Amino acid sequence: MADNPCDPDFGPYAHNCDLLQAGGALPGGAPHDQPDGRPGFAWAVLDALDERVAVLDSSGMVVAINAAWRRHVAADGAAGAACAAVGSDFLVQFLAELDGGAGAGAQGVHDGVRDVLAGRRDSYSLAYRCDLPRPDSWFRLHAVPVGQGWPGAIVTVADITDARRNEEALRIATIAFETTEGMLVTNADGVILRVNQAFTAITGYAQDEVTGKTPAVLSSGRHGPEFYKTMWQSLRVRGRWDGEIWNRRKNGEVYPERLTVTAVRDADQLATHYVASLSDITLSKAATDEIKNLAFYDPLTRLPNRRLLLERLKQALHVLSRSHSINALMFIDLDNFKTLNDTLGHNVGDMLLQQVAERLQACLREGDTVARLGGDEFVVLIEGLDIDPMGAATKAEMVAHKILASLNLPYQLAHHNCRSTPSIGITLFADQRQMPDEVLVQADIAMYQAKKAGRNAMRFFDQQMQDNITARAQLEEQMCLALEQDQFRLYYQVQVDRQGRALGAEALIRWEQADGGFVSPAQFIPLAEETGLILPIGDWVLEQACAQLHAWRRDPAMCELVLAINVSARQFRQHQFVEHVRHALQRYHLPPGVLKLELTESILVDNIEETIATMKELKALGIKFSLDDFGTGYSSLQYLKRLPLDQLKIDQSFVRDLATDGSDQAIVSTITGMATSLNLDVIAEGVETQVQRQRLEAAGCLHYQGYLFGRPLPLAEFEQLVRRCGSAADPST
Ligand SMILES: Nc1nc2c(ncn2[C@@H]2O[C@@H]3COP(=O)(O)O[C@H]4[C@@H](O)[C@H](n5cnc6c(=O)[nH]c(N)nc65)O[C@@H]4COP(=O)(O)O[C@H]3[C@H]2O)c(=O)[nH]1
Repeated sequence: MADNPCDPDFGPYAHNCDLLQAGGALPGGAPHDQPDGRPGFAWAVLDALDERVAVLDSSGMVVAINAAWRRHVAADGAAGAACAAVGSDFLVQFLAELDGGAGAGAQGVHDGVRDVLAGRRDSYSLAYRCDLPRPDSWFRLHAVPVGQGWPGAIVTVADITDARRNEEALRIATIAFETTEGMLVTNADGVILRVNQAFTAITGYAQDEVTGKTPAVLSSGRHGPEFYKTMWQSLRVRGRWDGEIWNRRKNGEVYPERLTVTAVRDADQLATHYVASLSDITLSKAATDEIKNLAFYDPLTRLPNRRLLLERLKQALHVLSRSHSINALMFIDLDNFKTLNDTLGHNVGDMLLQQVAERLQACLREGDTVARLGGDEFVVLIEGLDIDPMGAATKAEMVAHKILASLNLPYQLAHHNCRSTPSIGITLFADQRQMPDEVLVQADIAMYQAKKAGRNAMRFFDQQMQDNITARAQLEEQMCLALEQDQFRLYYQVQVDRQGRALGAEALIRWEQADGGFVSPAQFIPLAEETGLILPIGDWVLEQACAQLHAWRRDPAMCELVLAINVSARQFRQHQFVEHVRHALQRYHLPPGVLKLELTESILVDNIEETIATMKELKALGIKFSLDDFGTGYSSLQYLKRLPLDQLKIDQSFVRDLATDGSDQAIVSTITGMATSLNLDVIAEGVETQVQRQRLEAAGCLHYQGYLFGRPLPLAEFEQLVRRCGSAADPST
């Protein structure tokens, strides 16, 4: 037996590879090749390996290396070449390679291989890191004795970088798999291969209870085949599906789950596995549902609120582009709700609203929307009524009648038997370019028309209504600006006695717009009353009038004039009105009797006790009162007697036809007679002709106002007029 592994008879080599023996060749170069110079068969096998193989003699000298090692040498230069050079000291050179490549465990390798060579151990193995040939490469060195009495060792070095990386990835994946999310892995057929502990915690199924089954074990039965079809379709096309799903736990409980399924694909893009991650969203879903409820539903009636209604309306308008059919929106307001709420309490009011909600729902079909906007306002949205406008209107009217009838029935509210009536405004809409708010406003406008028509009624919206509303809105906006930009003026219309001498004036407001145009008070005062703007406007008039009276105090021709201003109902009823007047009088040091307030009958009859109290307070401040437009209203002696009035003002409508209409003459005589009996002064307005004046005088009316004596004039012109005609209080005239 040869003691040198270089010997051609290097039989023990076969200990490591039978093929060597079969080939009969020895590693290491020419002596071991076949006679024709080709390498031996066994050596050819070693050369085919990716692993590096070296044969060492007992002293650690390299006897032979395979092709992989030769390639390594060629690629890695000096250190590799040296360590593997046949006849070199393997350990010395290999350790140099390890050091050069920043490898680790050099001493261990040295000792380990030495032990194998010395027969002190059967094998030695070490995985080491090295930055050659690439950074962070990993190798496994394995040394075994040649054996069977032969000295020396076979050293193999395998590149395990990939294997190590895979191991690492697997380790990470294993940790990642055990997250708080439930995980489930299936094969391409959807058969469950693996689940994690979180899955078990969520579903109640342990790994062995679901392995081999499909996720259908979790099916809640709440989703139809369409749902799963869409899921699979998404997985096939996008490789992913995520969404919410209802599943069933092992204990039978159905729960909502957030699920993400991802397809794992091979190089040919074929799905090999599916990985699902799932989380139980019972709690968060309950919270979101609650938020959704609060955001979109009215808590009292559980009906959709304004937000959801507008959303549905938007949707309905969108659908119109395809359907061409006509929809209806109804605005429903309860006529006497406020009174009921105030008298019977909010609990009873709430009960009424709940019962109204139920009745409305009962009047409608399933696809219709009944919403509560707040307070006693409900809205009904009916889609797809008809394609014919007449047909749609008829159907909407029928529904509205049904609602009217139903809401008119008595309500049992706790132990109260109550009645309530609705006013319903209906708008039909078929134009998808309209905005939801616009449609709602139209129905609201129509509802107001229903209220105006006496309540417990329904009205359809029409364009004329809309135009009026738009114009009024613009006017309101301009009025605010007018206040800011000081566009209001006071004009003065003289009031005279039978000699034509000035007794005083009526201050009449004028609105001079930026472009120089005038807007009539008859146009803007009613709107100002409705919107409340009459309050700042009225304050302005009061202030101006007092300032003017103050200025006249210093002018002998004007100092005795009495100035009348118009006071609107809203202004008169405001709490601080008396205070406002008091302060104005004090601010301008006005004596009693110079400021007269013109009130209309409608102010007086409404809540007469309060009116009398307010008038009395004002009277105590030295204010005079004239009852404007007298004769057009209630004119009852009964209340006239109780009011602290100073003057009745005969409405110009009676004056106008005095010359021709006998009955008007009779009315004027009656009024003057009444005034005398009540000890009141009487003045006629709208006097335009001498004939009118004469008839008035004949009927006992001795004070006049009208174009015959002077139109409403700006201050300077008015003062000139007074100076011309003289003041009634001036003894020189
Ligand atoms: N055809 C005719 N008309 C005559 C004649 N003499 C006076 N007039 C007009 O008759 C209206 C009399 O005022 P009013 O009945 O208080 O009716 C007033 C009053 O109700 C209201 N108004 C005017 N100024 C104020 C104000 O400062 N405050 C409030 N609250 N209302 C005001 O606006 C109404 C209309 O005011 P104006 O347009 O200024 O109209 C005034 C006046 O210009 C005449 O001989 N023939």
